[in-house]
Amino acid sequence: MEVARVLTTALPYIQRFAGKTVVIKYGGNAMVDEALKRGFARDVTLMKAVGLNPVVVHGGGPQIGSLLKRLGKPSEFIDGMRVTDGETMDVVQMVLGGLVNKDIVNLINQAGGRAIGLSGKDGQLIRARRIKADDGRTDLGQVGEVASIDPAVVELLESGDFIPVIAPLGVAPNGESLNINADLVAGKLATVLKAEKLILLTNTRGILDAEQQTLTGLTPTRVGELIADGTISGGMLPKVRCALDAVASGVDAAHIIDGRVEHAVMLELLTDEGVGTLIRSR
Ligand SMILES: Nc1ncnc2c1ncn2[C@@H]1O[C@H](COP(=O)(O)OP(=O)(O)O)[C@@H](O)[C@H]1O
Ligand SMILES: CC(=O)N[C@@H](CCC(=O)OP(=O)(O)O)C(=O)O
Repeated sequence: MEVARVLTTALPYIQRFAGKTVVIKYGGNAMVDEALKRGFARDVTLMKAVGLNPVVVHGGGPQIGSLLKRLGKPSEFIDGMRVTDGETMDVVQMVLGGLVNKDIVNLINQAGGRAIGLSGKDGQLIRARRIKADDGRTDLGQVGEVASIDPAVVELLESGDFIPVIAPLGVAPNGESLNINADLVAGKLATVLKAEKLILLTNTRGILDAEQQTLTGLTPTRVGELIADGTISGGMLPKVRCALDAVASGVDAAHIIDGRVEHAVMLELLTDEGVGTLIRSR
């Protein structure tokens, strides 16, 4: 009975999203344990099996932090961005392009999907440029934003029925490697791929207000107010900024949801209630 009920509710959504691209940002904070990671991989595989085109962009901030710590190097963040000197950049590339990327690829493949891992460097997917902190002056080192995206390699993988798994690394015009916040990459990629949805998986129930209630149905104006009054801060800043950019550029909806909940992606996509915080352009 339970299966029948779930299928009846899910079917209209499966039909609605058939052939559509959904960009899922898998934050390092949502990669809590092996069981949850396997659940995430099963969800992504199932999405592909029922005809959607999932594209995974992953983070790995806590994983970078723990390797840096083992190497005796502290992590420093300004406005939610990691200050990245040359040594830190090496660790960022090892952890994002190596450990985390291959872990997710392996889990999806174990779940029966066909995943291919790549970074923004592969196929010149992400051209980047250096950015400064929000004050416009403070140097962050090898930290970038997306200058342009060439989606050819992702489209090739999608058409071959592979699931792309992307690490947020980019290259500057002078060939320098840049560390890009994964939320920013996911937002831009959703826009360029004309995705139906952008789903950001994190370690909170969504955007919370001062009473820890989950806020939803947010518009750009309301988000602006929440940033101005300090309700939204730290790691949530790049997340909402990229969500706003994406919905302003044609993505129908962005969702910030709790990756610590089992099958969070499926609950968001295939149920009437959805979960977490929904952001739309109006
Ligand atoms: N209004 C808010 N609602 C929820 N989380 C918030 C809010 N403002 C700041 N945050 C912080 O943002 C964090 C999520 O960002 P981050 O740690 O970068 O996650 P991820 O690794 O998933 O990108 C939350 O754990 C919380 O500490
Ligand atoms: C510039 C910058 O801050 N880059 C991030 C990239 C990883 C990331 O975004 O990971 P989460 O999504 O898990 O936070 C970092 O170095 O931590």
